[in-house]
Amino acid sequence: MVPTRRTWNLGATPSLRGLWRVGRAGEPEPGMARPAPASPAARPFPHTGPGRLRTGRGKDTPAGSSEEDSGIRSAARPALAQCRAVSVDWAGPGSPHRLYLTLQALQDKGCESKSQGTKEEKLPKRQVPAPKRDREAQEAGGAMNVEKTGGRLFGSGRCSSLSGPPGAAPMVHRMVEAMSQLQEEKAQLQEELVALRERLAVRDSDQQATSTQLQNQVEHLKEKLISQALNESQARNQHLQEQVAMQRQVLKEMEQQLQSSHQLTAQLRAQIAMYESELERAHGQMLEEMQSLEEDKNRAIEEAFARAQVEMKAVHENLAGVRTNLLTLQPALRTLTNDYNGLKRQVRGFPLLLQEALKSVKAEIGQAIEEVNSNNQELLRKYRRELQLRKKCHNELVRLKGNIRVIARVRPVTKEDGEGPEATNAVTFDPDDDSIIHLLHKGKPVSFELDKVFSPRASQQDVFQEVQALITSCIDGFNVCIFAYGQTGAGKTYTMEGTPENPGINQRALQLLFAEVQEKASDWEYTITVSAAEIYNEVLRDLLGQEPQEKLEIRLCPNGSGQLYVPGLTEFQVQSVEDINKVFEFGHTNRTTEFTNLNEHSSRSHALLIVTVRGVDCSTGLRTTGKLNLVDLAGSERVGKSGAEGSRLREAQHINKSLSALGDVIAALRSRQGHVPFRNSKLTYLLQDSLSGDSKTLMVVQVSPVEKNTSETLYSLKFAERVRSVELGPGSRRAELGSWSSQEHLEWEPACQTPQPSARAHSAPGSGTTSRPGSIRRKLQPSA
Ligand SMILES: Nc1ncnc2c1ncn2[C@@H]1O[C@H](COP(=O)(O)OP(=O)(O)OP(=O)(O)O)[C@@H](O)[C@H]1O
Repeated sequence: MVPTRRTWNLGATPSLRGLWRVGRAGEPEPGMARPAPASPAARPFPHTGPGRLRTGRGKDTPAGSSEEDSGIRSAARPALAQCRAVSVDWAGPGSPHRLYLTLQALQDKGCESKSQGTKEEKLPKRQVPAPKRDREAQEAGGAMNVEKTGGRLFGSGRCSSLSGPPGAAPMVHRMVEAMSQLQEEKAQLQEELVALRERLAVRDSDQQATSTQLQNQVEHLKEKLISQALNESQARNQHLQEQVAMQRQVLKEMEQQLQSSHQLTAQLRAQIAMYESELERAHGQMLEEMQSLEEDKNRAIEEAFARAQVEMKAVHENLAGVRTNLLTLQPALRTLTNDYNGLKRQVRGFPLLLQEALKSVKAEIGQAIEEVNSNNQELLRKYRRELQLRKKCHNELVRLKGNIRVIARVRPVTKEDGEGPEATNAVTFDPDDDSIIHLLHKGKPVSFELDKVFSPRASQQDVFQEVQALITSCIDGFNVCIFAYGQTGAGKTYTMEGTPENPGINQRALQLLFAEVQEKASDWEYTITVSAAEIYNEVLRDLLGQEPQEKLEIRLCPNGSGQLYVPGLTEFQVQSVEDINKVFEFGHTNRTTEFTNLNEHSSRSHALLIVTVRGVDCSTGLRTTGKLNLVDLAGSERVGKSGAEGSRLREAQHINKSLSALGDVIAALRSRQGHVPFRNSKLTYLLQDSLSGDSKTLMVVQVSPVEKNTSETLYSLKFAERVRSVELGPGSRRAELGSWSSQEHLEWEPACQTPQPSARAHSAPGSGTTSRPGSIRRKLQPSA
């Protein structure tokens, strides 16, 4: 094994330290470049550096050159021998270094043998014995026989002679060469050594600087740690001091508490002592009391015993009495038991008794019910009789009032009448007679008598009260006709339809019908149907039909009853006023789609609302049918007189014709003529069955009160009076009929001027319509 170290300290000899170095050329210092190895041919002993003996003079000195040298050498010899021994140990057998060492040993031996005689005794104690050394040389030299050389094999310059057996010279030469090579290597090693020393010095200085730095850091850290520790210890100290102060305080308080508790204990002790003394005293008292109580008790016991003896005696006496009583009570008990048994038997038989009682009660109740039923039947009969009577009375009342009645209603002066003398009031009333009306026409007062006259102050309800009886008779199965007659703008539509807030006859009549029908619902079943029609220019149209343009015809019923009907006229069944309003809404829509100027049109046409009330008496099955015709007639002003032409004249002719026909029919009816000219107009023909027979007719003549309309008012009132004044006698009736020709209706009162166009300015196109419930004849209503 080759040791890793490259430098050996040659023992304790100070003079040789650093001088004797054996290096291995092939092992460079870590981190250093390895020197290029010499070729094996050039280096016969590779890896072997020859040792060099230094004298300390700085250069190689030939051995034995001087006595001084030899002295030194001899002095160093033991150390050298020691080194060699070490080297021999290190160098492996056969290695060049071993060879070198062997040679060196031989040299030394040669020298020694030369001076053997003189210096044998001076030899230092050899550490390696000769035989060993020879063995080593033998091992190193291989074929070279060291024993044969006898120490004369070779020598350095120091040997005085170099002789040997023949053939030793070349070997010496080779050895010399090897030596020189070794020297060269040694020089190289020295250089390396110098470089190493420099590096070592640099490293030392680095280490020194680093250590200084580390030292500084350590110092700094130390200071820091010390200061930190100092701070901490100060804080801790302060904290501890505070705690100590607190503890002291607590201790102080505890001491105070202890003191106070000591005081308290002393007080308590004193109290306890006091209580103990009191207890003792109380104990003594108690003992005394107990003794006195014991005495009392004994006394009481003695008394009680004496009393008990007395009472016992009394009880014994009582017992004797009770015993005697018991003997007397026994028969009473026996009778009670007998009674009880009897009752028991009765209870057992009670259900049977109850059943019998129930039977009899049921029979009584059945009898009572039968009696009540018969009473009810009687009452029903009476009620029906009363009903018939009421009907008769009502009819009598209506008859007394007249089947055909004429009333007048004067509307108030409105904004539409304008201002000035033309808008002054020309109508007055008789405060004592509500059937008289006075008209100031062209300065001349004219008076008329009708069945009733309503002033402008009369409300819708007042007017309705007058017609209410007619509506009720419709429920009883009578036909009723109510007409509104008068010039345009006189208030016909207001009276018939009214406003949403203040409805007119139409809606009130239907409300009354529904109320009456509901009242009679227990006995009668009623169905109410509604139809709406319009007559314009003598053409009848269905306002509730799907095709309002279609012309309708009035036909005789094919069943031979003689009644009339209108094929295709729509009939809606209604159950409430809301239903009616829906129906009218539909009718209004039909009208508005048909005519652009609805107001104008509505003034020139007759609007009919036909309400049919069909009833069945639930008990008798009796059927009734009543018809209520509510007619808003076309304006009665005589447009034809004004010389109107074309369609306007045609309209006027149709209106006049139909109104004259109506007058004729009413006159014929009042005079009970055999022939009533119903067929003279569509209006009268349609209303034929509602005007004839037991039918009741009411005409409301609408009057405008203002000065400018007095001519038309006069005409309307004259017409109304004539209708009313027709006598009921047939002769007189007939005699009166002559004045009701349609021609007269057109040409009546020639002195009157043709009235100006209606004062009511309600025909402005495009100003919209006002919704009126229960209205089929809607108009543009000027603001009230
Ligand atoms: N009694 C009344 N109280 C208050 N206002 C009334 C009364 N009568 C009529 N009027 C008003 O007078 C105006 C004309 O009335 P309405 O339209 O009813 O006349 P008309 O006779 O039906 O006309 P037309 O022949 O054109 O149908 C309306 O604005 C209406 O509100």
